[in-house]
Amino acid sequence: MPIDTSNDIVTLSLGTSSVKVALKGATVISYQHDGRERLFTSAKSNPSPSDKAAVRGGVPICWPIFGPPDLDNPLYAQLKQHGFARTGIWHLEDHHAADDTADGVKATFKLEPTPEIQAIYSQPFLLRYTVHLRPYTLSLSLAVTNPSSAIAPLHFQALLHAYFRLPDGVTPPEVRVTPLESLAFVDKVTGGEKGKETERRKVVDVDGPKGEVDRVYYRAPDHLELAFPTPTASASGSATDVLKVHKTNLPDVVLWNPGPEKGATIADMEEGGAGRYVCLEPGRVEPFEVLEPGSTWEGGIELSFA
Ligand SMILES: O=P(O)(O)OC[C@H]1O[C@H](O)[C@H](O)[C@@H](O)[C@@H]1O
Repeated sequence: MPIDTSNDIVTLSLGTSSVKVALKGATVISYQHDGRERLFTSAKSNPSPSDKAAVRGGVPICWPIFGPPDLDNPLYAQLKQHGFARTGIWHLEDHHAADDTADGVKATFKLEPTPEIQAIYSQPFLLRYTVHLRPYTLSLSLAVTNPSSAIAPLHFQALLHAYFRLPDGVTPPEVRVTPLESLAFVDKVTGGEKGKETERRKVVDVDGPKGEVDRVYYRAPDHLELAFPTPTASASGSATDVLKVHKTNLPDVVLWNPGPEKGATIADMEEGGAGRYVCLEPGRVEPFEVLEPGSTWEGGIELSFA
């Protein structure tokens, strides 16, 4: 069966690849490719709608804000960090398995205001999220519509907060990210409030004070790569696995790993979990998107491996 829906999780399968999407947050919680799991999801987090917290891992969707809310803005003041899309219960709207394997299998999820959401956020909106599994790629695409019945533009940030699992035996400081050279960034670990700095490194590693990295890079190129030394390469120093992230209409990107010490303080993080992933999070962070009534905005990522 290319599509299975059970226990509030939608599974798309294609040959040896599969992807699992929890209805809570439309969070992609697993991507199996070439016999390996490519995403990290904490064993301590619960994808069931009965648990109200966001999934710790996979690809949570941050919308309509990224980071903590601006408490001075009444539109967002009641929201939690990263907004409500990652905890809202989405519906499977449509799914399709193409006759030709190359065209893959696709599912679209939908989120509209519920009384729970309306209690904290007054704007009308419609979100659609399409997950498309093809033999060599996984595409995730978020569409935001400001209904034509709306009386005001919709102002939002949007970000796909992907937790990429490292190959066994590889640690975050060994991961190399390119090409971020010359980009303006804010470093949230060393005091981002001081303003933007410029990345001078051709190849960026995922290491910082006590292993913590939390940076927002602005106007990043649309092709990004994470290179992991393969376990055999760690010894021989030769081979790498490369994850390619192609982003569309998501101009910025966040690089995050809390490091072992801070990671151990995250309540829903499995033991040692922070050492098993790197977050690379394409998004629209700054400025907010402004969407007129009757318009739709779309942004997404495509993952592939080399
Ligand atoms: O703990 P969460 O609300 O899921 O946020 C996890 C992380 O998300 C982003 O990467 C932010 O840049 C980090 O500052 C934040 O710690």
